[in-house]
Amino acid sequence: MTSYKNTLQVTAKSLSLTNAMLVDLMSIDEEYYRIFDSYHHIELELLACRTVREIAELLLTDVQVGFGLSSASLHLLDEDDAGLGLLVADGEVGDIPGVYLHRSEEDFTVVYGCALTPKVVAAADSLNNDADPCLKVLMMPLIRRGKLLGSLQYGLERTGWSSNRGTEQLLEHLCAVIAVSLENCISQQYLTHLSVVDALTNVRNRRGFEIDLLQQVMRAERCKASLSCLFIDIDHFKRVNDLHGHLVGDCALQQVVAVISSQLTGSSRLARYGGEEFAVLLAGYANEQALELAESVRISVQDHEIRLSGTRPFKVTVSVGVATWEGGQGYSDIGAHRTGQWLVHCADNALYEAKHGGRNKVCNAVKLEHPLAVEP
Ligand SMILES: Nc1nc2c(ncn2[C@@H]2O[C@H](COP(=O)(O)OP(=O)(O)OP(=O)(O)O)[C@@H](O)[C@H]2O)c(=O)[nH]1
Repeated sequence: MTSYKNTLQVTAKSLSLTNAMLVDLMSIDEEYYRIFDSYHHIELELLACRTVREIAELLLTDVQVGFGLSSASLHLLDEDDAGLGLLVADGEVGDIPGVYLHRSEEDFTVVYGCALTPKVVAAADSLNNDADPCLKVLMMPLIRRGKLLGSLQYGLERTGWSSNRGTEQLLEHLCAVIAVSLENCISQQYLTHLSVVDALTNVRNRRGFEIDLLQQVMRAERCKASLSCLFIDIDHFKRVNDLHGHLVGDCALQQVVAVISSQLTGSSRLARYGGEEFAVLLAGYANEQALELAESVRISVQDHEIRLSGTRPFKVTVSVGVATWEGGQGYSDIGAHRTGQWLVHCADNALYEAKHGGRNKVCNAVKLEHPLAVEP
């Protein structure tokens, strides 16, 4: 009887141990699924990002806060003048807080050693050596088609990190998804850039101008602000080509763009409207200010000597047409497109006057009736 009782006691004890183990296993499982779910959620959000900035904000803010990480930084390899390099030059990437640009792959290989895999290192041995040296840093290399794109780094609390095969696999998967998303966004933004920028002068092209025009008209209408437009055309440019050749003509176009740009403030947008004709959108400029600016553009081009090797120095002049739209007249966004066309039409008419008035001149648009004002 006693031995039966003992057996029962042993069985009960072992059952309760098994039960405790099962409860432990279930909670580990639950924790694993909770982490897995968070990773899955991040991956879906990454795939929905449309710009490098969106990716950086997600990884450096949302993920850092969500996972309670002490710091976060994204290090991108910017080796060439295409792709990411072009976005950096455009100011679309370099100024994102927490994003660092590296010109050489060596910066990464020195830190990672021979194996480009996620790993935890002392902060001093990471790419952010300004981080608290007592902390550990999780380094995640971002590789796509064998090419290193950069590295994501998270500062870990002193005790808050334990690694196992499961988390390693999740991290490797996450790195791959980040790399794919980065590559997609860089290519997408690069293509968008190419579609709105003029290859010769590197200012907005006609398509870029149309996009800006619509946005600026809507903004002016919303803010009840002025919007002025300059149409600038180089005088007798055909003679430049005929005298010096097309290559010199191309360089002259680039120099005229540089001179015009030097007269503009940050918010003004210069575009090559076509051939040797340029347009400038001046947000917030009343007509008088726009006329003043047009005059300073005209004088600075007239005074600029174009110096190129193999040809004697020469000068060109420009004719400028100015038109202004006073926003806040109650037209809906639907009218914005027509308002934009009307503004361009007025500036172009003024330019025509300047050409016919002898060139190297600034002319103001005569008051034309806005199409929406004359319609019943
Ligand atoms: N080199 C070069 N020339 C260009 C480019 N785009 C347009 N042109 C030239 O610009 C010249 C424009 O000539 P026209 O339209 O007759 O005008 P213009 O000679 O400037 O005379 P006005 O505008 O009446 O003062 C043409 O010779 C075009 O070939 C370009 O990208 N590079």
